[in-house]
Amino acid sequence: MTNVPPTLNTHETTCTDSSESQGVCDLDFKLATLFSIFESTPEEILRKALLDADGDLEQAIPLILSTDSKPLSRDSSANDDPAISDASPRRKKQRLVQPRLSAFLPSTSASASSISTEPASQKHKSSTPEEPNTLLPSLNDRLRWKEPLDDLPSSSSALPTRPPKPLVLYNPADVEKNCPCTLLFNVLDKDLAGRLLQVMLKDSETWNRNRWWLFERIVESPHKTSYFAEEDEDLRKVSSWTYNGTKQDAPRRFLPEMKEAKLVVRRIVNDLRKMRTIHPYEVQGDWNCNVAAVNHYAHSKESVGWHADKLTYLGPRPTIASLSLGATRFFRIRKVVPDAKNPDTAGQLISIALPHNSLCIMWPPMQEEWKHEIPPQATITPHPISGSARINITFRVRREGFSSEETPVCKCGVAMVLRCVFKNQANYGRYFYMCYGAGSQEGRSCGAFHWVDMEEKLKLVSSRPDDATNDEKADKGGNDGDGLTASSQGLIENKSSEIGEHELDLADELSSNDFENLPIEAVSDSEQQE
Ligand SMILES: O=C(O)CCC(=O)C(=O)O
Ligand SMILES: [Fe+2]
Repeated sequence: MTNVPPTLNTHETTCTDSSESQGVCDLDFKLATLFSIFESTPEEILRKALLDADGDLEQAIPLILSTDSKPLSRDSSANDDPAISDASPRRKKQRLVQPRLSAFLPSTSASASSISTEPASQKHKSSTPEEPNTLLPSLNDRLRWKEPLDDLPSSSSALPTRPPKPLVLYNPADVEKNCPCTLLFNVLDKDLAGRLLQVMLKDSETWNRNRWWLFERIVESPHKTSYFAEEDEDLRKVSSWTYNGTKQDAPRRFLPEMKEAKLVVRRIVNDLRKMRTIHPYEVQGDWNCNVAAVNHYAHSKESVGWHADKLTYLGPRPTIASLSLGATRFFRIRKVVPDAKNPDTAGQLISIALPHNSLCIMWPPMQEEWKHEIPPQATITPHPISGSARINITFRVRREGFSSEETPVCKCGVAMVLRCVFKNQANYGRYFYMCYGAGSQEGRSCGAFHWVDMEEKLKLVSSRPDDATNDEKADKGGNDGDGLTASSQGLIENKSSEIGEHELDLADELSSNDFENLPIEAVSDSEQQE
């Protein structure tokens, strides 16, 4: 495939082939990537670093860090770093891949009271054996701790010296209070939970690690994953899904135990939805979780990096119900949209302990406004069946109107990715498709970009003839719309002339999605999910 250069601020959706525009586009794309990492660093600094690094993104990052870490860096003597061992594989990997970055890290002084400090109001009961200080910090956390500073008024006297204290939550009431999640314990019958864990452990022997492009090399996720679908139609649809622009492994059919679990999860979620306000962009009516992305973490060091689950095949405002089996792991989340009402919590890390047979329901707009990860841990308490392994099943709805046939393809020949703007007032809540090439195609992108009129799209989906296959059609009358891309239905507004105007929105959006951590951590643990 030829390298089609990207653009993020021209009045065209894609670049031409002229060498002049190639250079400009390439620079724009690299700048946008840097914006995604260093959101508040002035463009001149990013531009200069890129120039100094001869356009090499990887080289530019440490240069920027050395420039902007001084005013923004946190007190490295502060004792809120968790105990990270120098011998940890994660650190070793970071050194191997990004040796220059380590020079810019705050020193890591292990302290028992480090990450676990939480406000008195967040008192938790120690219902799980792992102490919070067993969490390892990610490099990005350290960098990201700049966020609260970035979001606050510019008067330097108003800048706090410390980020908000991380929260570690162990009980449903605290979870409900602090994030758009519901945590439930003992959701499946004990026997079913055990059987499900056993069959999934067996099945996971054949699952694979996701791979994607990062700076012209392929990197691999530090855990195994697979995709399951319930019915023939779901299987057919999911089989054409792409992952980072690459076709996924064939989906598997729900195992009998998964079907049993699905019924329980579906009922719980639907019952809770009755008490919630359902946004017009969400699945209306029955939430029928017909597909599941599954994960296997063999031991405490396996992980998944910061990401939000991609909206491309889930549609806007998805609800995802995440069932944990086996060893308890911490699920770490953080809001990426500044909360005007609670500026003190900007960038706050929240860790939620997910024990065996617990269900963590991520409600909308969690995927639009938050990120999540499973960080490596220093220790883990073995589970009687799985030892240090954990299985995670994320039940999702394969939604009508968002099949791969309906996902536009850009010049790279790759399915575009659906994203949402949430950091920019003017375009807040608007969805768009963009080229996903940077995560595939040897790290290159054509820069294609289209706004989506989501209201119009959903209206058209719901007014389709009644030949849909899942329960959503019962409530919405949706169908699959085979063979018609959203663009061919005129659902996508191509407002290329606005792209230049909103260049920063796009950079913000990049930062709000999976690109955010790639240049820094992906080799060791970042992940991109579809
Ligand atoms: O293992 C978990 O709990 C999270 C997995 C996850 O984020 C995902 O599959 O998208
Ligand atoms: Fe996820």
